[in-house]
Amino acid sequence: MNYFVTGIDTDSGKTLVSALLCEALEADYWKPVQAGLPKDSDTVKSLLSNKKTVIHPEAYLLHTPASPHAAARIDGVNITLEHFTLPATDNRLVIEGAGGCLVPLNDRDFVIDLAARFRSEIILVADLYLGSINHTLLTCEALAARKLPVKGIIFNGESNPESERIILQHSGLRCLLRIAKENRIDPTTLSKYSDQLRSTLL
Ligand SMILES: Nc1ncnc2c1ncn2[C@@H]1O[C@H](COP(=O)(O)OP(=O)(O)OP(=O)(O)O)[C@@H](O)[C@H]1O
Ligand SMILES: C[C@H](N)[C@H](N)CCCCCC(=O)O
Ligand SMILES: [Mg+2]
Repeated sequence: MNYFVTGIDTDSGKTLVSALLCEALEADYWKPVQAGLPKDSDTVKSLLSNKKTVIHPEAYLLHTPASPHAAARIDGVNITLEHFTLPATDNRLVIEGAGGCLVPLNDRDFVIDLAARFRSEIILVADLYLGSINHTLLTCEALAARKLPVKGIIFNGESNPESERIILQHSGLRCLLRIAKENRIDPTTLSKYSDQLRSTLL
């Protein structure tokens, strides 16, 4: 089973969580669609300490930091679901989406359609800004409507226990990890959380 990391919005912390999962499980990493720089693949590489993780090349590397459908149009590229094939590996694979789950790849398909294509289990990253309860529960509804399996939620950043409580109550999902708002995101920060995440997932 591979994991597909989605978030309630762009900048929710998917790259941080993907790196944590890779470190915790010594899993491979793949960002199928990268729009703009820096590449999340490079960020993940800079955060990992383990020697086993392989970082697989993006299927689409687009120049503009924008929604993939728009970034692709600017580059004169047509994104198709059929073009995406899982990287060949015997290792576990962590796949990172782009933005939130209903971010368009083209005029028909969404980022979250990749999770169905790859038969992934979803890990949902939620950061608890004002407005995030609504964004998180809408995301949960979109995942449930597609009957996608969700492993659980990771809460990232400023803590908000009441938001967490009500999100977990309504979604029925499990909290896999809480990541505090950190002063630095570096390999030391990662090692603080990876043991905890490993024991939750195994
Ligand atoms: N818990 C945290 N503490 C401090 N900074 C954080 C935390 N989580 C994320 N960040 C920072 O917030 C920014 C956005 O996080 P990240 O790149 O992981 O988002 P993302 O969901 O992957 O965005 P994208 O949609 O572009 O892939 C980064 O600069 C990251 O280092
Ligand atoms: C460029 C950015 N960092 C992400 N890769 C893509 C975010 C797309 C968001 C689209 C939207 O929901 O309006
Ligand atoms: Mg990212």
